[in-house]
Amino acid sequence: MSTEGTELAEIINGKAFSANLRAQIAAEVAGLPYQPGLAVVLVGDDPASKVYVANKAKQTVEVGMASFEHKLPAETTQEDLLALVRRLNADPKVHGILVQLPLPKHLNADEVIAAISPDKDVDGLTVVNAGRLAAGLPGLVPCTPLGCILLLEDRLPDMTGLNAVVVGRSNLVGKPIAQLLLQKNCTVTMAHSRTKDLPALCRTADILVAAVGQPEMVKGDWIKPGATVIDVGINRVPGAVEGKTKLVGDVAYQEAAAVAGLITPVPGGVGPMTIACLLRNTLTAAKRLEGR
Ligand SMILES: Nc1nc(=O)c2c([nH]1)NC[C@@H]1CN(c3ccc(C(=O)N[C@@H](CCC(=O)O)C(=O)O)cc3)C=[N+]21
Repeated sequence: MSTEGTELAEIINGKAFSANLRAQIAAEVAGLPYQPGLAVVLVGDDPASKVYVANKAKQTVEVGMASFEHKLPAETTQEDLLALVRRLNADPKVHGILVQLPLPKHLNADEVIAAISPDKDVDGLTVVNAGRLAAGLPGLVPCTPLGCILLLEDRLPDMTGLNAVVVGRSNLVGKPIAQLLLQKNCTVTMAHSRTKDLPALCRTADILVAAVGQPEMVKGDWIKPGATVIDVGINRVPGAVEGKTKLVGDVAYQEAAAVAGLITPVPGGVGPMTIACLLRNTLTAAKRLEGR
């Protein structure tokens, strides 16, 4: 069967959805008697990370929040980084703290994350927030999973009984997405690098979430006709033009779009939702910390 190029799936436009979400956040921020503040910590000078941090800062200011950027040299010590996190924990102008990952190899990311106050942990990465999510208690949910679930809720208002397969088991994406899908009454299966016959398992999915970080790994014939495909991957690969790069997801988009019912593109799908949800989490954290 040749499916190449015959796009049947409806595209889930994360760029438009996130713009809408940011407009709602801006409207709510405008009515607050205080200004929510987000601190972003970047260690070292990974060029890709720099771009994300710049985008985050720009969008933070656009919704009326204060942006505090802390760019530290690559050789920053663990002690200095921990001291900064503790200062941010104590700073009343800062409601959200994000430490950009990955950190340089000589730093212990687990220890840095553990130092972030759970009430300011807008990435939802602390053990406290992971535990709250697993227990179904209110907390701060990691931004990318939150973005995925908002897109899904919009298109599939009732997910009860649907088979959801999550490919990837990271603490940042795979595990929290599985928790959120479970809360939506999906039957959730977590797949990973050791899963047997991954293509066959994926074909059982009404909702397929790809969060593995492998460019175009999920093929068209892994997808159940009409399924909803959420592509979390953001992989920079060599482009058609020599020396240029392009972004691709974890899903072979053209093949997948010929089979799926709904699909998120890369770019313009989950990526923009991640930043919008970071701002949403900052607003959530600020309201809880300020008591309104
Ligand atoms: N503590 C921590 N939390 C993070 O959430 C985190 C992180 N560290 N480290 C780096 C990754 C990466 N990340 C992205 C967010 C948005 C886009 C995004 O908006 N992408 C656009 C395209 C951007 C482009 O064209 O380069 C899109 O998919 O349409 C991409 C990547 C958050 N991360």
